[in-house]
Amino acid sequence: MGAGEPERQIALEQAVVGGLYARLDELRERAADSLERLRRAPVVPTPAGRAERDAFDALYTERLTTLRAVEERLCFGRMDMAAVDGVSERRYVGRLGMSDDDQLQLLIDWRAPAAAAFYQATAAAPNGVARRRQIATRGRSVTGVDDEILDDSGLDDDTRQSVTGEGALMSALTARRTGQMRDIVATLQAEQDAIVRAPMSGVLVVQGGPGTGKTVVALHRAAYLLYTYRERIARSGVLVVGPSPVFLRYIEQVLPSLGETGVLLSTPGQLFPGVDASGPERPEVVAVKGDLRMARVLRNAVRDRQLALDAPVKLSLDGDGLTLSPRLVADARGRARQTGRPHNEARTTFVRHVLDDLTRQLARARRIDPDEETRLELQAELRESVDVRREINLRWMPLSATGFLATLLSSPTRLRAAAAGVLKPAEIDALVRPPGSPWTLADVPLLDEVAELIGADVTSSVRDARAAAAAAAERQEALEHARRVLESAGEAGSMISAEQLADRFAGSGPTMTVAERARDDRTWTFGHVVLDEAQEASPMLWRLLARRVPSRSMTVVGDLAQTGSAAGASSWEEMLDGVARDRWELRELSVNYRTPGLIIRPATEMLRAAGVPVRPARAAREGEWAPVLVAVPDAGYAQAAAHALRDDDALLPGGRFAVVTPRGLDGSLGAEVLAQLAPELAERVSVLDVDAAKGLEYDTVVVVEPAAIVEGSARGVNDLYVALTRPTQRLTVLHARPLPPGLA
Ligand SMILES: Nc1ncnc2c1ncn2[C@@H]1O[C@H](COP(=O)(O)OP(=O)(O)OP(=O)(O)O)[C@@H](O)[C@H]1O
Repeated sequence: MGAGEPERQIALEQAVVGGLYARLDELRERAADSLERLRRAPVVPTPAGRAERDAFDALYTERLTTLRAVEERLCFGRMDMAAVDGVSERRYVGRLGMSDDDQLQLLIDWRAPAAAAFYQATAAAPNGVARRRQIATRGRSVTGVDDEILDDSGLDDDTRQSVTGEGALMSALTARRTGQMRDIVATLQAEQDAIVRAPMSGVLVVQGGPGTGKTVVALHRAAYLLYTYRERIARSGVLVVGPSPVFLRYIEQVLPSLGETGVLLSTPGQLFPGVDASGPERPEVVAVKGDLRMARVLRNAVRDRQLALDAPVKLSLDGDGLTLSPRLVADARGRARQTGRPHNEARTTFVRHVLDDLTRQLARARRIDPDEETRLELQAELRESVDVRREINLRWMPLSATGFLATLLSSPTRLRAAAAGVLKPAEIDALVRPPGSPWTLADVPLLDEVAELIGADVTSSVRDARAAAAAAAERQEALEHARRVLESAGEAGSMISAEQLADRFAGSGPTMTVAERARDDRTWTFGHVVLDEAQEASPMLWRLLARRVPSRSMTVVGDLAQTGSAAGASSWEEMLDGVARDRWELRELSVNYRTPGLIIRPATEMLRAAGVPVRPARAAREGEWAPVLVAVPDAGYAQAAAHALRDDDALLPGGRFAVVTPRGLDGSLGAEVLAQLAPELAERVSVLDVDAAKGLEYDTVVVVEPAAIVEGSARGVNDLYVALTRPTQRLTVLHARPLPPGLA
């Protein structure tokens, strides 16, 4: 580009981008108008008339929300296609697709097939793209353009040398963090894009070192899948599982900003409806509870609640003597178990068999030969007898998952009975805990397993079945209606699927999203599941997740070198063969976009020195600051941390900073550190322990006492690696004790 050329190009793009915003305004106005007209118009006062009005209302509201969500960076790229017959076409790529009134495409949605070349094209394989241009905007103003020539035949040397594609990426990487993850649609890299657009079926495992974009890529993939396979997955929704509530808050803006709402965000502790597990747990207990052998222990434990009878029990009903014999109970139990149904459902068979026998006994005692009606009367009498009910319940009690597990874990006798020959005695002892203990993360997959073994409460399941049949018929009607509405809605109709629309006027209303309904329903099955920090998932958690997505359409991202949980993975094969044998595929991400080279190298060295096999990480940039290692006198951490944070703030004014401490120290140290800082700075500082730091990032990070972090657990070096790789700019390490090898 000659002097003045960038300005000319910016002006040129400003004209185009200005036109796109004008179109956006126009579309917003139309949608708002349609909505207003609709709301003013008289409603045909029939259920169908009201349903139709509600459907259109939902449609225009959704359209308006989407159009409003793309105000920032509406358009971020341009492709100049290689000339065909002397004509070169320009295509603009943005966060939303737009056409003019003649259906001429003005802007291509980043998820559309036509946009793939924008991310995939390289000089070696230009994919029909001659030039790729990144367009930087602030508000509605174009602030820069950045070109990459992919097919340079016909360009002079001057032009060739003056272009680079790095600008947009570099400015994104060095930008100050805001505490919220941002979408990266403008700078998605080719290896990342290939993951985003991979086919939906099977389990896609993305292994990558820290900062390689696993999280952000997985979220873009969810948005892509919802866009591309809307009819198939919009109604069932997508479940995104992330390590902690803080992490979920960090990523929650990314998906709506990509335009998706059919997504449920959850921590592993929230996967069992009604329980929010956060109690502490010792690593050795985590390891046992996460082990697959627990599935057998729980199966045994549930069977142990289906009791045999040692000696006959005499029952009396209004003076008539009946006998519950060991033989009768054994028979009934055998039949109930043979059904193969869960405990609560099989109980129906048990009860029926016992009652049939007792009814015969009662008839004999009263010397009657009952017809059907009398038989039912006798049976009703038996059902109402407190004695009979108690004896039946003693043998085969209806159970609830939470009640059952709480009792089991606080009963050494029950545990020993269920786990003998399955777990080692020391493992069994480790599981025992006092009654009333809070639920822990490791309990959640066990609760889910138990819920499967126990089944639904039968009285309600009969009711549910009837309600479900009625609902299915209603649904079919609603769907057909939705299709008719969409056909007549024209362009606005492409924003929402018939399934979603049917949901809207099925009475669930615009506020009850797929995500909200999925959250409360343990048996909900999702169209796709994204699991972040997957290395932490125990085999028992995998079983839970597999139930949530029978199709096994999953995106699983993680880093084996960051495994902190005692029940976590050290090999993907081991983890996935049990869940999706032959139906999983491994992809790798290789470039660290977060941590500068100056920081990632010593972190990797530390890991290798500790004997953890790890690939040398490639950093997208070198960074400006080498890690600062500060020896502090005993327990002077707080003062040293406050000092480091003030330095950081001077270098990176207005930044977001973190202090990462050994497990359990964040509370006390946090209070001390924050008390020493000016309120304005303290507001921008997070103090967290290594567990809570998973998946997060900050402009600068102060790591407190590496030796203590390493000692904190069997996988302490992995924890330290996580801590060291959180900063995007600068790292300070405070230590009173010797530093681990590799880091010094
Ligand atoms: N193509 C890209 N363009 C701009 N920023 C990117 C790109 N890829 C990744 N990033 C940024 O790099 C940072 C790290 O990404 P992310 O948190 O997804 O990594 P991760 O692999 O999940 O890391 P970790 O395993 O350490 O949690 C984020 O700020 C993300 O926005």
